[in-house]
Amino acid sequence: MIRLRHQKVEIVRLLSIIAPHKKRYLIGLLGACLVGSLVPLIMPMLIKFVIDANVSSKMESIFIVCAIFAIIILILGMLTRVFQYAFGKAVKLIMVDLRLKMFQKLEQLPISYYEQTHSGDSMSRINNDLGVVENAFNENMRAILSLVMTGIYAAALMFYLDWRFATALILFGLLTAYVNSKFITPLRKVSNTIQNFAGKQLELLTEITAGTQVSRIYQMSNKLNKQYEKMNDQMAATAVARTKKYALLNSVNFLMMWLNTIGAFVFGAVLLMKGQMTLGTLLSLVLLLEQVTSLFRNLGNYWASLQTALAGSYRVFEIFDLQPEIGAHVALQSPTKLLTTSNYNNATKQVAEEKVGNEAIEINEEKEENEANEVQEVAEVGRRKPHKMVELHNIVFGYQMEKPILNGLNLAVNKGELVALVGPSGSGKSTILKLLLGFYPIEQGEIIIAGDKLSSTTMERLRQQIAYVSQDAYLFEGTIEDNIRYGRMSATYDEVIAAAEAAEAHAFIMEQPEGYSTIVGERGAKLSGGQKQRITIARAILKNAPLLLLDEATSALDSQSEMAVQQALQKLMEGKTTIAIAHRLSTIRKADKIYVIENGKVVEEGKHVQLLELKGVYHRLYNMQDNNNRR
Ligand SMILES: Nc1ncnc2c1ncn2[C@@H]1O[C@H](COP(=O)(O)OP(=O)(O)OP(=O)(O)O)[C@@H](O)[C@H]1O
Repeated sequence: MIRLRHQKVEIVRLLSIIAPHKKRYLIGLLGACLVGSLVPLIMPMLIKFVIDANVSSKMESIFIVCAIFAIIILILGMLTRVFQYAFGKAVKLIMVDLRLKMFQKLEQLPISYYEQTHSGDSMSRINNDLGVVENAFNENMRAILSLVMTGIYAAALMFYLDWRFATALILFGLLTAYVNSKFITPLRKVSNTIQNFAGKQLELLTEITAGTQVSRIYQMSNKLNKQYEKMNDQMAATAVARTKKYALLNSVNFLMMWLNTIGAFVFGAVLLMKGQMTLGTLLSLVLLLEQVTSLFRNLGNYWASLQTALAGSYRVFEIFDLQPEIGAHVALQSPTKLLTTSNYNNATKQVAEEKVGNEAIEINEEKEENEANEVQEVAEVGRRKPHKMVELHNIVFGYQMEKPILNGLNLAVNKGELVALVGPSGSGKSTILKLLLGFYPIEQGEIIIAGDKLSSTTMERLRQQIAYVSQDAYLFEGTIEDNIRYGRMSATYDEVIAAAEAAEAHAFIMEQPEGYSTIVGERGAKLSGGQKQRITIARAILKNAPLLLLDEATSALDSQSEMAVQQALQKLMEGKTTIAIAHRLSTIRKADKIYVIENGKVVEEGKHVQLLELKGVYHRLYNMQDNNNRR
């Protein structure tokens, strides 16, 4: 029952996707099916007229019949071209829309989706499942409609030619349909299993290609090979099971078809001998027979593949239904749960209502402010603390409901300051940056950046204010110039070079075979770690955002590269507010303020010297590193 309701929803949604192209699609589909379903009827009718004319020695009418049929075939041939083109084009346009929608949706999904879903799964939905949906719009629909139309025309013609013959045949056809229906559910189940295996296989392939260096170093090839081999064998075994079922179904159908044909011949011969049927009618009926039995035999098959397509579309719609990233204003949901559309709509409505509320308050405030005297204005400015760049008030957050990571965290950063976050591994430092970037909604508390509450600002506005340099220097496929320009797409070539110079990257870029036009390879594979870091720093310099977030940008580098990157970072930080996570405490001695995070809370704060004097967590961490460095 639930599955049926699902299917109904999927069909309605598929139809809504067709809607913008429905005229072209329907004309193409109906026309192509109409023409296609008439073609198989030509031969039986031609044979009837020619043989009957021959038997009654009316040779001149044979030529007339042939001429009429030749004209009909010519017209059908031309119409086939027109309708098939219209239909094919409509399907492609629909798929272009659908693929674009999928791509845009993937771009809008929150970071939590990517952190919790295997990239192979998304790839499988884009490649396999969208392929299956395309098949539903294209082949499945056409095949089903053509089959039904041909079957109905053929049955009508048979009734016109001889009702007894037609009735016997329909009864036998129903028996064929019943036998075939017994195979549909098991075949559909096997097809779904194969589809899932294909997804899993893609996941493993993605792992192998992304983690190829690690797998070589740790000699994981054997293990991965075995894993892939096992998956491949399972998939092959399932595919063979499907072939076995198809083979049995085909052999049953083969026997039934011949039983049907022989029965029809015997029945027809009796009618012929009794003079109740002409030879032409008998031959025509036998040829029409295949069209009608084909309807009963194949409808189940096509229906099963349509259901596979619906299963594929379900997986596609699952992505469409995910809540897009709408900022930190939605109360924390367990990221493991997929949010339903209604939840999202409620959340969006809530945000809209809050916004309307906020706007109303702002208008009132504006009115009051106009009436207030200068002293009040000063007080208001003071209350908003404009000199603060970042404020985190009593933040409670956890990736899972039951496991809070930040527990009432408070933190403030003044404009132009360099603030460092330190603390033991897993204490929540990177999580703070993720929240500032709006990657996750908070459960409780308030984040304010440059005077804007995250709960009422847009992600676009928020991210315009922030440049982020992460541990993982990510470069996109393309040239070095492209990768720097992503910081500000409108930048001129000179500005790109200036940013690279400031990031200490210009010299090594000029040493590359094609300078700024050098292709960096997938994830920047053709560059060293330090070079990649400096390109991402150049990108951040080009962005020129007032707030800079650094996540251990130099942790993976040797000392020479680190020095170059440090110099680049100094230039990047000039005139900016910076929040930096650094495990090497020596690098943050100059920080205006250091926050020590432990168990999701600020446990100590102050300058380097003050914190050492406290002889607390910072002192312990510092001494541990100092000892390690001395060893
Ligand atoms: N996407 C995620 N889903 C679930 N838990 C997560 C996720 N990311 C981090 N965590 C958990 O949150 C906690 C804090 O992680 P976080 O990365 O913020 O720590 P950190 O202080 O930056 O650590 P490190 O110094 O080792 O980088 C850890 O227990 C970690 O396992």
